[in-house]
Amino acid sequence: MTMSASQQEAARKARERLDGLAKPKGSLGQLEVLGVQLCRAQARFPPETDALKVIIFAGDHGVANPDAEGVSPFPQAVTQSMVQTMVAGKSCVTSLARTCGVTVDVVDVGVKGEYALVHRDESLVRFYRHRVCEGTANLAQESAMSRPEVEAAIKVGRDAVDRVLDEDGTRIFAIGEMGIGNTTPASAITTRLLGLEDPMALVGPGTGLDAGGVRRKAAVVARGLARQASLPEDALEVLRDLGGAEIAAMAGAYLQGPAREVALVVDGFISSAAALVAVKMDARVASHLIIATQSPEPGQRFIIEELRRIAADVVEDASSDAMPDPLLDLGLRLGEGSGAVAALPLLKASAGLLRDVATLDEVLAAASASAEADREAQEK
Ligand SMILES: O=C(O)c1ccc[n+]([C@@H]2O[C@H](COP(=O)([O-])O)[C@@H](O)[C@H]2O)c1
Ligand SMILES: Cc1cc2nc[nH]c2cc1C
Repeated sequence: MTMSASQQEAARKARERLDGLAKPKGSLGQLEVLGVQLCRAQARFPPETDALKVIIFAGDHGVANPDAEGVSPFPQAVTQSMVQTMVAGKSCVTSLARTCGVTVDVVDVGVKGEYALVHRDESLVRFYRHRVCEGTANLAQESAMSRPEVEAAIKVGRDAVDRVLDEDGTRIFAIGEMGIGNTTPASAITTRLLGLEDPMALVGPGTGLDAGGVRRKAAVVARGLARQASLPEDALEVLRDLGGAEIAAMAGAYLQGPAREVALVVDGFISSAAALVAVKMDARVASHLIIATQSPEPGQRFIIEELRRIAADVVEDASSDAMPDPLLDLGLRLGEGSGAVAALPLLKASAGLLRDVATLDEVLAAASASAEADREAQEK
């Protein structure tokens, strides 16, 4: 499966323009690859960068229930407290969004329990309740979701992108998540979809487990995988059985890339696991993705390798132009879409370069005119 002709044309124009700018060829490094991917993702040259949105999907996980498996150092109720904090405009992601000129949609797609909300700035944050479940079931013991639940969660993600594009014309989306315990399903999905043998290779500390906690979490993932081994190796089935509502909604948001011609900025590890699901469901999605940040969570490297391999296939370009490297390597491991938001000014910067910079021909012509003028002045 390949990308569309209009994507190919936009990427070609961007590369041609970058190669002709007043600079040595390739001297803007990954900012050039980013500019090409932005045009390719939007199937537009120049790209549209006026409206920026972060959508944060929130959900809870049976594997993190208070009496369940001890996979996170934090209590499950933090998921709903952080949703409240985001809606109040007091979270890390809302601070970054305010600074970077990004508006925020928070979507409860599967949080457990009821909570009150206090909106402080509706021009910054909007909240949507589209619950498909009250937290998932414990993936170590049974399927996390039913087929109707996972399908409904994917639709929540798809609809969220549609709504924002149709209302605001936004073509750049940072996608993020909030869900205590969700590094466990993300690790399980990744291990299964990449066909890895041992979850220990990619399970990490998440919000801060110690070495013993990481081993316990890997054993929980292994139990889920053992239960899952008899099910078909189909990305949607893997997502249903081992995933979470917010992971499914993120996958749904990424799946809108090809139909809606939008750029989708992937945050950290959990977001990358959702991107892997989406790309396994529709390889063309890879030509719409920009990975914002390198997470210290060890599993993300495996995912990025696979996404890059698929992207090179889809864009039919074996060069490193097929997908930019993760834009930031700052040790970010918060989630909430925070890394994706922090990277958005770089997307604007790459678009500005495509728009504003003189061509090398103009600069060289001016240089030779000035040299000629000097010569004439000396001859007089
Ligand atoms: O994005 C990442 O790379 C990342 C890495 C570790 C933790 N997180 C966030 O922390 C929560 C999951 O961590 P845990 O330890 O509860 O599984 C969830 O709310 C994520 O947003 C996010
Ligand atoms: C406080 C807190 C904020 C978060 N944001 C994303 N995941 C999180 C996990 C915790 C624990």
